[in-house]
Amino acid sequence: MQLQVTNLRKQIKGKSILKDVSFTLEAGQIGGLVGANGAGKTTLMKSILGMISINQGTIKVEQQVVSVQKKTALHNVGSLIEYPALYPYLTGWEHLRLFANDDYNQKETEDLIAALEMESYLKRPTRQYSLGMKQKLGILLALINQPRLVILDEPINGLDPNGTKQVRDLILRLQKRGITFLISSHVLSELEKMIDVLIIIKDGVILKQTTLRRFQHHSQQRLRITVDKFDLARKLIGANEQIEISDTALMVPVAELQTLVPGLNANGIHIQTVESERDDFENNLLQLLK
Ligand SMILES: Nc1ncnc2c1ncn2[C@@H]1O[C@H](COP(=O)(O)OP(=O)(O)OP(=O)(O)O)[C@@H](O)[C@H]1O
Repeated sequence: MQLQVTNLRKQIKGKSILKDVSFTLEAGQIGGLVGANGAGKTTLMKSILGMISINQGTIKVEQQVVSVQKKTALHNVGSLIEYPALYPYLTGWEHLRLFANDDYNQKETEDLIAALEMESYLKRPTRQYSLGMKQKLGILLALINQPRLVILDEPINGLDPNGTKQVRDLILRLQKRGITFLISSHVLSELEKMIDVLIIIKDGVILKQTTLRRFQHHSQQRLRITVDKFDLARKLIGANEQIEISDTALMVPVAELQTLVPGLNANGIHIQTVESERDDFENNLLQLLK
């Protein structure tokens, strides 16, 4: 199912929390929502789910408007927002029965339980669950009614590496069936393995919506170069905004090398060391979110 958010504004107690937020996820896409603490991710997700009112803008699921008063379009939407609200004295199974619609599919549910390796503890009351077990049950509850759009706020919170992989594999498997996901996470290295579309939010503003591939492509690979006449090099390079000068080295995008090296040589400056700067997804995102 398609999710379309247009010019969404949300104020809480007079403070602008979401400022003109727009983005679209097409059916079968996994969107990663990334931003610092307090950026507005949960507020955005709650708005999409009609859990809180909005001041302006529209939210559409499969072309149908969603609001606090109008939730028909959310019929095929599953979600896990913040921590799963569980009843401590009910078992995992009892939760599943409570959340399942009349037409839920038993075979599908068994598959989900197996994918998350939850069989062993579903008979226990949730007060005995670890954080990771609660999280997995929350994810299962979000998926139990075979939603076509799933909104997950920090789904891998509290999961160990094995649990994280189980959740990732399950999400990727469901995506192949055309299910759309919007997932927020601070674990950027994990998000990178799942998403097609990256939505970066800072102080309630969408900084960027891009495909993951394009984001990675545009992130420039940089080299850390030291030279023998550093002060002279610094003076020469001064005005070139592409090159960052640290205390002892020049941080040079690969594309700049072709012009830089002859310039240095012409002034009698010699390169001493060249190292590749750590330049990964996480690093690039952190730069953007600064
Ligand atoms: N009910 C509320 N009352 C007052 N302020 C609120 C309320 N809900 C959210 N906020 C404020 O809105 C801003 C965005 O909060 P939100 O929970 O959406 O951020 P987030 O990106 O999900 O952060 P985190 O990564 O920490 O979960 C924060 O400044 C928060 O204090």
